[in-house]
Amino acid sequence: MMPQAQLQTVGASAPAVPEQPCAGGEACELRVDGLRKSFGKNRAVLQGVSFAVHRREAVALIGSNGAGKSTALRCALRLVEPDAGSLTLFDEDITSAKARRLRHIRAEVGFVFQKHNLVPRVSALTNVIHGNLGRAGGIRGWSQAFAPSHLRERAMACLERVGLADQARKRADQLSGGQSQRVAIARALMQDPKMIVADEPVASLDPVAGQEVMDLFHQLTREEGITLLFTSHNVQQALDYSDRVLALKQGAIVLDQRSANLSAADLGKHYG
Ligand SMILES: Nc1ncnc2c1ncn2[C@@H]1O[C@H](COP(=O)(O)OP(=O)(O)OP(=O)(O)O)[C@@H](O)[C@H]1O
Repeated sequence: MMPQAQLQTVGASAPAVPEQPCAGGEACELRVDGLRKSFGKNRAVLQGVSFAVHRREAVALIGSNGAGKSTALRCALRLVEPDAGSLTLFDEDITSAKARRLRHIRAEVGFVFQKHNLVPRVSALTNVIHGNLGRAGGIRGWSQAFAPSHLRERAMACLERVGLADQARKRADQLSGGQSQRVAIARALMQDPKMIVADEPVASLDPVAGQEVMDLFHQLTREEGITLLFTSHNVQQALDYSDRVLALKQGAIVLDQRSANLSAADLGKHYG
């Protein structure tokens, strides 16, 4: 279990984001207030979503299929533009930040998705080196085969951190699902992120590989102080690997509580 951060419990119904500073005096890495999003003429997917993720905290976002979890993550970081709401990332208001500034701030967020999105025909090492592109602003003057030696060394160090240094030269499409996801985490680490945002990172893995990946996240948050926001359909996993759980239902946050105060049965209700 993760060590529990000293946080204020917000209550089970219609929680509001606490006023600055974040609850318990903790600094916020991400603060989302009144987020709204609709796609075309469809029903509103997000209907005023508000939450905060505190520094060094691991937060799980749960909710049934179509509840809006992925949309909430994407809108919170403006990977998808929200229709309304205010957003603060690393103490900077990004609600209407210009693209270049937004990219700069967002470079400190590492993303890990269910589908790891590795480039299949190149090595694990090259895929990890690509993780630096966000910070470097693109491949300026070097091809992936001739990345500067300091980047290759850093990428090897990231692979070592996820236990895959011995697979560095293997092509990505020859790795197992669990290995691929760990390479995706190494790629995120290449950015030296303050926060990792992971959308169903273990949904396509078998239970053993899934636990290995979650254990790795746990290690990164506990030992390296990286903040984690992840989505999951596995309520036990959400409890075991988070300090706090948010539940989303029909585009609204219906629960925001410390994991220590919750049981799997409590969370199961949100899948009813
Ligand atoms: N780009 C898009 N265009 C149109 N509709 C979208 C788009 N992205 C998401 N939606 C719709 O928004 C709703 C919420 O989707 P979202 O993927 O955020 O839910 P989720 O909670 O992550 O679901 P799941 O657990 O199945 O991944 C769904 O009805 C989905 O069809």
